[in-house]
Amino acid sequence: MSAVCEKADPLEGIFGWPPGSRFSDIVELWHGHRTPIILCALVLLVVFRIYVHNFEEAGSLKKLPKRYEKEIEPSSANKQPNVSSFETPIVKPNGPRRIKGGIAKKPAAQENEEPDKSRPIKTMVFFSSVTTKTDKIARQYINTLGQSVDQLSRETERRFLKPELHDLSEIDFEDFFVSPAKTVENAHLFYLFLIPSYNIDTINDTLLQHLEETHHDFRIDTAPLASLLGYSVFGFGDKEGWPNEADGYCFQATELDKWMSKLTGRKRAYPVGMGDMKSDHSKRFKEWTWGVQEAIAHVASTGSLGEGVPGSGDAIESDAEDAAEEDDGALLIEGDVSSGDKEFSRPLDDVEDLGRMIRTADSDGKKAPPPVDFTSHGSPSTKERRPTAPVIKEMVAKNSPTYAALTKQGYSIVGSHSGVKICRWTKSALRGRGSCYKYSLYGINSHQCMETTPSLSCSNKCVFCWRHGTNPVGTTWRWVVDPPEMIFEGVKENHYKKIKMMRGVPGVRAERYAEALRIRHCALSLVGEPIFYPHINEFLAMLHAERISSFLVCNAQHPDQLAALKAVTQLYVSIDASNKDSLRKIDRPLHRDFWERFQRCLDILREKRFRHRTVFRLTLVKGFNVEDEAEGYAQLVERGLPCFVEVKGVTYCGTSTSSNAGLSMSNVPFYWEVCEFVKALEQRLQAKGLQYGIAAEHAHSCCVLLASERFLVSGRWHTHIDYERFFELLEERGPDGDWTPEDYMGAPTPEWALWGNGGFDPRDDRVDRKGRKIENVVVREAPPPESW
Ligand SMILES: Cc1cc2nc3c(=O)[nH]c(=O)nc-3n(C[C@H](O)[C@H](O)[C@H](O)COP(=O)(O)O)c2cc1C
Ligand code: SF4
Repeated sequence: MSAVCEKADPLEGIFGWPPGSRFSDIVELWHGHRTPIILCALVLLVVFRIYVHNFEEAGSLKKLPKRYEKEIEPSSANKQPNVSSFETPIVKPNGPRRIKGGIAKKPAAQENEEPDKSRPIKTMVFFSSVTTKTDKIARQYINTLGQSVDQLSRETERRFLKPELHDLSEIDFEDFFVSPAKTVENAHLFYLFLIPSYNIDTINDTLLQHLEETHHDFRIDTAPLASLLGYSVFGFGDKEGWPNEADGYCFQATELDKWMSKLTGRKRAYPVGMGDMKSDHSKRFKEWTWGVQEAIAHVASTGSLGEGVPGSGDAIESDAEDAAEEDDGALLIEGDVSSGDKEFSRPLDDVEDLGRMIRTADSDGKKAPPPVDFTSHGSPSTKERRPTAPVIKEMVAKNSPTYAALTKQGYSIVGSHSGVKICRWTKSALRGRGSCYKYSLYGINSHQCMETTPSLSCSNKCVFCWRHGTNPVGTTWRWVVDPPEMIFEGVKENHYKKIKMMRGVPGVRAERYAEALRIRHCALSLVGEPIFYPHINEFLAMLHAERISSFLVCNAQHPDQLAALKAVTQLYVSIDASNKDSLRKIDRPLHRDFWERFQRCLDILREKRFRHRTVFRLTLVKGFNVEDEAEGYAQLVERGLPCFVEVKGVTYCGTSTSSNAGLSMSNVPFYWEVCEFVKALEQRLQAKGLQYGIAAEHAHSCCVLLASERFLVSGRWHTHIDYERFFELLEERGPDGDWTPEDYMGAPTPEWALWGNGGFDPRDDRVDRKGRKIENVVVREAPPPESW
């Protein structure tokens, strides 16, 4: 008998399976057909989802509570929104804002768009206030602003609407900062912010957080406010509690400025201003409002914020570019000029090259004096003796490669032979990142200094010159001479234009920017030889008439012009070597009697030492003019008896021209090497009974100042200049005036600038390329050999 017991399926009969069908059969069926079954189920699901979506689109999404929405305080519950305007309020559609998707992009094309001048302009002023001080200032300001835009309406073609005032604690940020606010008149908007800083939680934090989130929101363009005409921020703070920015002074204004710059695609119309509520706030605020008003006027008449502002910050902001420049003429680290524009990249080492490219230039009626021969050797070339009428050419004609090369390097060419360029230190000082050594040594504010030359041409081809590959050279002035008035007006105009381009650069301080709009100093040392220009004295007189001081650097090759030079605030002669051989190698002079010229210049300087503040400028190039030359330099000092000896390490420019001249980084001395040299020179001077001492330094520029003890008064160095006194003396006694440098000696050299203290501007912070603060470490002694 079969003992097989058939086990009944437990699911038999359940779920309506026919009796007799077994569970294992179904499992088998599933295993056999699971792929098509899953696919069918998925298709059904997708069809169902599409169906539901199409029929329910009109339904509203749920609005999530905003994190920054403030709880309405009982006192302000019934307050009306704080909008000072006669404009009809915009009726907002109900429901949440729909954010357009899309990849975030920069508003690059915007700048080229033709501004729509038919749209009116409206300024919106946003403020926050806890203890009501900013509130009061904002309310006063909105009235003044209203009057000034009314005036602008009359003066320009643009229509201005009455400005609006918004208390940040009473508005919905989404209406203003996710995209520009909407107005019934479709106005073009300008945003201004007045905010006090608080290190406690206030509406400022909410706003800043909102701006940051908007910027990072992947659904929104990174610059959703780019269609604003511009913006600017003014911060109020308290210097007593927060003495400087590093301690948090006005930190929220800076932060707000940063986010607004990102959201608007760099439409900073004016630098962020800051005022200490307990001291200078009204002065600073007034300066800022003037600047803002100018920016609004500019935008009204031109439709844009001007060169250098929206979206064009890269070149100016780049710290790499900053590093690519050095100060006034010594040497620069810079890209090879010859890279890129091949057509214009050929270096111009010779005046003959110029002859080939210069066009005739007497057509515009410029005065063309007979060529002046500066050299005592050689006779006019056969070409010049030809009976044909001489054609006076332009030194740097607009269509020449020299012009193209110089403008590419950032020069503005004025007329046909003058240039102006905003120097690295001017930019740095505008951003509170330190001034040049002339601030430490002589009290020159870099942001008020114009660097220019009335002659781009020079009679040397120094190995370390950062421009000799592109600037013209020659021993005689054989070009059209531009009138000094034209040069003076032209260089000022171009300098200011370049300063104004800094308006939109992050970190520019409103206070310094306002000061920079008044040139106080002129460094005639850019490139070329300023006393080569036949009307240099007239040009100097124009500077002085506007109370602009003059620091003139010449190359000790034009004794007659040096002798005829009238008063300058400080007169430099470059002393690039201590002996004839070394000078020939380093300066590569075009004059055959260069050494005699050089020595005559020293004698002239000696004669002038009781009229001018005379300075020897030594540029140390390792391997060329340092080793064993201290004694030679001491002899030159003995001959010229300058008031000061400025010693500076060369900076490598890395151009093909400098490497062709045999220069490399190994020629750049370390600061301690400069210091060793200066100490050796001081000893030699003292050994000769010359009374000089090491007075001051600016380690950042590798620069040390030796001064005659004429400037050591009661044991204290007085290297700074009393500029106002200099102008008074000039006005009283004329440019040939009978006065001595001691008559306009300034206050004692500040403690921080004295030798041994580094010379860093205590008002500013040094930063690296990424804007991080750098500690000021100075190495004045040779490190132990093992660390070399
Ligand atoms: C609690 C508190 C925190 C502050 N924090 C800062 C700060 O971090 N930085 C700063 O520059 N000022 C700070 N201040 C100063 C205010 O910004 C300054 O007094 C301002 O004028 C106040 O403007 P208001 O009256 O419009 O609120 C603070 C003031 C207070 C009372
Ligand atoms: S002297 Fe003037 S131009 Fe020269 S580096 Fe200093 S700030 Fe610039």
